[in-house]
Amino acid sequence: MAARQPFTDTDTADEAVRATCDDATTCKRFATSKGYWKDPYIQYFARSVGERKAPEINRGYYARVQGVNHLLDAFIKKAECDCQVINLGAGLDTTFWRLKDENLMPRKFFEVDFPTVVARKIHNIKTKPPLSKPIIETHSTDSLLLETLSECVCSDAHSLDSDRYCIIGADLRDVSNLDEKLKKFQLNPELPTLLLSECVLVYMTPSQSSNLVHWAAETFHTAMFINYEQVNMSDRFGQVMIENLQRRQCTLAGVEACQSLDSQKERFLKTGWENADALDMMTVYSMLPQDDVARIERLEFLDERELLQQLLQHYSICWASKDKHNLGLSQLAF
Ligand SMILES: C[S@@+](CC[C@H](N)C(=O)[O-])C[C@H]1O[C@@H](n2cnc3c(N)ncnc32)[C@H](O)[C@@H]1O
Repeated sequence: MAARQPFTDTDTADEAVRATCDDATTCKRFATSKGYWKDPYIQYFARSVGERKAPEINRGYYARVQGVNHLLDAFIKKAECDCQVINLGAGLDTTFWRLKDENLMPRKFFEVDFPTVVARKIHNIKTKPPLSKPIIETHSTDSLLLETLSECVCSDAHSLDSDRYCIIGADLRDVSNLDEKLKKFQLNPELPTLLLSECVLVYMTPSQSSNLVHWAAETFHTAMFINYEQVNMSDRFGQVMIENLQRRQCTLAGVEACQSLDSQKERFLKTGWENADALDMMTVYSMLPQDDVARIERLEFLDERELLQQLLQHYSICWASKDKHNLGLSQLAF
């Protein structure tokens, strides 16, 4: 029997936050349909390509995906796959399937999101063989003997657990509940651990996100935290971004930590992380492999380069590390 969740999942503010996972998925689906990058799995989470998105949005998602993947893959390679990944507020993200295809599978890949989002994702996984097959294949029992997902996973409505992939319904603002659930599913605090949050911390108050980041620093000896979200939010452009989301009842409760690259780093340095770096996405874009950037810039005509610059200057990647096992994590960069 599924355990009842200890909180209500119904208020309007949380509903608007949960809806943002569909925005991310439809934008990624559209950008991949145009050829910005390849993701053969996103189609199973967003059935149709949907409305056209502006070229600057597509380029923004390209920079986000390539930037985050660059750091994530570098961490997994440093740890020689002997590590775990925890994607916090994972939504309908497809990174687990990409890592499997690229032979970069960590020992275990965890995802956490609100229970209702997780329930949707589990339904998709169970009903779409291209999603369930890689989970069966990464199971340590001879996968040739296993034919169905139910033979190798423990699952209820709000969680699914197999040897290498685990998805958990939990509220990230309740850190002790999160810790309990992750440990129940064999989280190993001794393993080098990569924590990832993409457009997630901004929906929590600064004290809630600090608690989460502090829990991560206390729990793992060797870890890296990659956080992608808004930055430079006190200027006019930032204010318009806040107002646009507010119109959809979506409040950026954590915008105070998104004032500058320094405030992004501070959140980590104040909570037990040894190193923190942060770059705005325009800088990341200029540091990505330029032959591929030239390729994607030929995909669609961009009318207003200035708008792209403004948009990318309002998002950042911040990455923090602590490194008891001396993996050289502080050297990971662009
Ligand atoms: C903008 S979406 C991003 C999804 C995914 N990280 C990606 O980049 O595609 C934000 C996600 O964070 C989740 N989220 C936000 N606050 C959360 C919380 N307190 N507990 C659990 N999940 C949360 C939302 O449900 C949503 O799926």
